[in-house]
This record gives sequence, C-alpha cells and structure tokens, in this order.
Amino acid sequence: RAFSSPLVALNTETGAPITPVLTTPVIHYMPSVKMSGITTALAFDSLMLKHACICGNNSSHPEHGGRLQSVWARLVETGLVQRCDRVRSRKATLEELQICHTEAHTLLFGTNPLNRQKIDANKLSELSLKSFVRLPCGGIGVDSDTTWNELHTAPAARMAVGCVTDLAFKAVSGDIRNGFAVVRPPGHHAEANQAMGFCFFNSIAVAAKLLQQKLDIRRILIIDWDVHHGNGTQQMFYEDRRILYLSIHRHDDGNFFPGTGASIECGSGSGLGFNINVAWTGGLNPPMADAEYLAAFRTIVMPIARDYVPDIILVSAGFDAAFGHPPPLGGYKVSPACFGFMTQQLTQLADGKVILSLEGGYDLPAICDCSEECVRALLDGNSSPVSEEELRRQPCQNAIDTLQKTIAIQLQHWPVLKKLAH
Ligand SMILES: CN1CCC(CNC(=O)c2cccc(-c3noc(C(F)(F)F)n3)c2)(c2nc(-c3ccccc3)cs2)CC1
Ligand SMILES: [Zn+2]
Ligand SMILES: [Zn+2]
Repeated sequence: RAFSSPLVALNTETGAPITPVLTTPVIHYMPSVKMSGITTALAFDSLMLKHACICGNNSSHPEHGGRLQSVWARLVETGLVQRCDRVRSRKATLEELQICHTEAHTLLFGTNPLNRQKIDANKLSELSLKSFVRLPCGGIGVDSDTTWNELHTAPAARMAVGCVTDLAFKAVSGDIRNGFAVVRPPGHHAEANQAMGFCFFNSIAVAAKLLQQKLDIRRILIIDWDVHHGNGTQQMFYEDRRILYLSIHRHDDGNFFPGTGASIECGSGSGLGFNINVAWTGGLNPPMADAEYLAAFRTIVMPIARDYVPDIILVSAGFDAAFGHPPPLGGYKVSPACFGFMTQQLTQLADGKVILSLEGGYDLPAICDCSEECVRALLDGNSSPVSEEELRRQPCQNAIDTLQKTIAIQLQHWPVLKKLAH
C-alpha cells in the first residue's frame, strides 16, 4: 500500500486503485459555435418592409419590401441567421440624422403625422408641398422612384440608419467582428438636403460621421460596389481625408444614373486624393462581369485600401451589378461568388472590421444569392469559388481603359498603384 500514490483512490476491499471516470465530457472544439466578440452580426427589422408606394403596385416600383423579405428568408432558411449574432434594431434619432442632413430634410422625411405634433405645422406643410409630386401610378413621391408613404417611409428610413450605425459601433467596440445590415430603403444617393434614387437618408454616411464624432475614429474606408454611383456619399465626404470613399460603378460618361462619379473627381481641399471613382464606360458592350471587378480589386481597391490602413470598412453593398438585372436597372453580370470574394478580400484589412449595408439590387434570386455569399464570407471567411472561366478571362478593353485611366489619375495621390508595388 505504501507504494501507491496517496492521490489515487484505492478500493477498500481489494486495495486496487480506482481509475477516476472523467465526469466532465471532453469538449471538442466546434468551429461553427462562435465565442462572443468574434462573430458576425446581422441587423434587420420588419418595420423596413412597410415602406411602399400607396399605389400598391410593386411591378412599377422595383425597390419594394419583397426584396428585404426574400433576403431575410434566405438567411433564415440557410441557417445563417442562427449562426450570427443579432443586433437590437432601433430608429436613428433626428439628432443623429442631422450629422449629415439638414434640419428641414430630417423633419420632412424623418417624421410622420404620429410624431409630428411637436413640430411647427405650417413650416412643415410648406416644405412638404414643394417636396412631393403626384406620380403616374397614383402614388406620391419625391420622384417616380423615390415614393413616399406618409405613415411608413419615415420609420423605415430611420430604422435603416439605426441598424447600420449600431453594427458599425459594435464592430469598433469589439462586440462583434463584422456585420451585414439587411436594410431598406437604400441610402447612398441621399444628399444633405435631397432625397433621390429610392434614398432618403444616407445610412452609411451617417454611421461614418457618428463614428468620427462619437468615437474619434480617424480613418474610415467606404467601398461602394452598387452599380450606381453614390453621389450622396461622395458629396458628404468630398473634403474629408478621414473618410476615403471608393466607388466602382457604371458611369458611361455620365449617361447612367445618377451621372456623377467620373474618374477625375478626386476630392477637394484636405480631402483631395481621398475620393476614388472606378467609372466603367462603354455601356454593355460587353457587360462588365467578374473578371472586370476582380481586376479593379486587384489593381486599385486592395492596394489603396491596404495603404490607407483603415480602422473600419463600411460597404455600400448594392447588388444591382449582379447577373439578373435588366439594362435599365444595371445590365452587368457580376456573380454572387464574386461579391463573396470581394467581401472576403476586405475582411483581411481593418482587423476584419467590415460592415456591409444593403443598397440596391432588385432581382430577388440574385440579391438572395449575393447576400448569402457575403454573409458566408463574413462568417466563415470563404464563399463559393468564382468560376475558372472568369478567373482566367482578361478584362474587356473598356474595363482596361477605365482601370488605366483611374490609375493614371490616382497615381499622384496613391504611389502604391505603381505596377511593382503589389
Ligand atoms: C419607375 N422607375 C422608372 C425608371 C426605372 C429605371 N431607374 C432605375 O433603375 C434607377 C433610377 C434611380 C436610382 C436607381 C437605384 N437603383 O439602386 C439604387 C440604390 F440607391 F443604390 F439602391 N438606386 C435605379 C426603370 N425600371 C425599369 C425596369 C425594367 C425591368 C424590370 C424592372 C424595372 C424600366 S425603367 C426604375 C423604375
Ligand atoms: Zn406607385
Ligand atoms: Zn444601385
């Protein structure tokens, strides 16, 4: 007995040592279960489904609630919602909106009869009279695309801003690693005092400015891959070097909505060099697709993004450049896998702090596929492979011309663009 270790329990009868049975199960590392603080978060609220033209005819209004319903349903049925965190949704306050928008704009589009009593009625009524027009469909709107619903548009638009803002703040504070805002109406066409192109408040711009003002974030990179140029976002930060706006969009020498976003628009004042437009030209001969977007990322977006060393990356993630969008809505043929790849590329920077916010995109299967690929890229660091054919294909001549023109213009601000550097 003397020889056995006092630590081993002995059977009192036989004196045989008792091997302890492991009572606590060995926990095998389950990579799919994320510990808190390093996970992907989603933001969604059914309030944003209710923004709709009072004519009730979705076929003439491509930016309808069914877009969001479909995307959210896809994220639920693929089990991605269950694997992500969920930020509590909230409407942005009127004060938050005014960090980017004028008071008049904020009151006009941020209030509805239910919460308007405390605002000077006749001041508002003269504003609204000159701001809304009767539409051919019978509805009311700022223009035929930017329809207004007296009861539901304001809360939806404010909710979109609140969702993007809270995702961005949680990423900076380390509560989450990255996130995707499943929101509408979109925001990147909204200017300080102008609603247009389905947009009322510029969610990405408000989030960026609040990060700057409340958390003193020094360098914010905004990537905008919606097929339309984000005129509102560009305008907000055109003179601000602390926010780098980089957009890839169909431009066609200004003949594609909204017409802004030429390569030569590089920012001004202390913001000179902190605005980059990859402005595709040449219409749809041929339509831009993965090879062109991959080339833009490899030769311009990633070299500049690395050089800028952003604290956080906000993405105006419109999917109207995706395959499935007829010419008036886009006409390009970018694959869902390519959006996933671009997302994955961006997560290599800013310690992975990347927040995507849905902007445009109207073909339901396309935007569901694209959203799923992007959430998988955020959550698992990978998504479906881009097709071999597109990986191998040389960009079309129009794209090569655009990329060379953009590099020539931006080289003075970004020497990293020299061929050798990357
Ligand atoms: C009635 N109207 C008339 C003009 C319209 C074309 N206008 C646009 O596509 C358009 C105009 C301004 C802004 C945007 C836009 N798209 O995404 C974004 C966003 F902000 F990034 F989200 N803005 C898009 C047309 N759409 C079609 C159409 C054709 C086939 C299927 C669906 C619509 C014909 S004309 C939109 C609907
Ligand atoms: Zn209508
Ligand atoms: Zn768009």
